[in-house]
Amino acid sequence: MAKVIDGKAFAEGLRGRIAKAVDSLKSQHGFTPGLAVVLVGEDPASKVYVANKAKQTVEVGMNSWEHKLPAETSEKDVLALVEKLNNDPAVHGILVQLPLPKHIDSMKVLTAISPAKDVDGFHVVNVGKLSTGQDSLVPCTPVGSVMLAKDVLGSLDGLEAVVIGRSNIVGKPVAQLLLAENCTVTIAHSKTKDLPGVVRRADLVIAAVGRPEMVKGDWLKPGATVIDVGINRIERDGKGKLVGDCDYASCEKVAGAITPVPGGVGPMTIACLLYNTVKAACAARGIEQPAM
Ligand SMILES: Nc1nc2c(c(=O)[nH]1)N[C@@H](CN(C=O)c1ccc(C(=O)N[C@@H](CCC(=O)O)C(=O)O)cc1)CN2
Repeated sequence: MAKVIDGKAFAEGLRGRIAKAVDSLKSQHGFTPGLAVVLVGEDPASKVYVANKAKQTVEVGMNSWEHKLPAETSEKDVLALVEKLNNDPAVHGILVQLPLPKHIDSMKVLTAISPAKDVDGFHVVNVGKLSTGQDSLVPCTPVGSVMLAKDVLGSLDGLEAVVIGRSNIVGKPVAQLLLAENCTVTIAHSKTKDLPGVVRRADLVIAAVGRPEMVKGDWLKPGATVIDVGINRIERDGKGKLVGDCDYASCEKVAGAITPVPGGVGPMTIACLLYNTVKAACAARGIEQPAM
């Protein structure tokens, strides 16, 4: 049976270190990092994520601002709010919750966020810096996934890694991070031929395809480490259930270690967002980032 990678406990530990860093910024430098989150519309899952972000931001001692806008808010008004937050010196991090309503161009909004405050790491400037090996704000779910993989494996040097999914939010940035860790990286996707055969080569599998329970145990190399980024809500036996992109029951029999859903990568996303906010705040103030 695979070792279960406890993302909830890891994220809790990281938040504890972030809280200590925030304390030291307050006592030694006299300022408090602050995060502004923008939610447009009524998507129930997004509302929960935004509420959790605000709660955890306050818990680590940072300032938190929630901007909740109705679903029919125009793109122009969202851009105006982003501009206001860009110019507010108390705001060190800005996050616009995705998905946005269909009438709003997400790329336009994400590109309007100042790269220095882009704690999601989605701005093209930060994407470019990541892909050219420069220090940058790195997307939260990818960085959380790699932290969990390194925690269980130590060095990732020389490993065969297969990333399933090529999204801008997870697949592409996680592939860049694995490359920086000296993995040999394959990005697989819906047009990949013989996906099970490709996945079977991997020492490390990152599943970020958004298809419930797609990856089966017999696709895995025995002992492989599996990081399941999927969060899919399904109906089973008349009840709602949260499942990953991996079929946990069959994968845990073959993998060496595996993240559960829930309780794996998900909790790392918000912890890494808090980390990025401290990083952005220190850079804005021109001071060294405390250890976290
Ligand atoms: N601007 C962004 N929008 C979205 C992002 C993002 O990183 N930036 N990611 C997701 C949603 N997300 C954060 O925003 C997020 C998803 C899941 C979790 C989490 O803790 N999941 C739990 C289960 C929670 C549940 O019961 O629903 C887990 O996996 O254990 C946190 C944050 C899309 N939008």
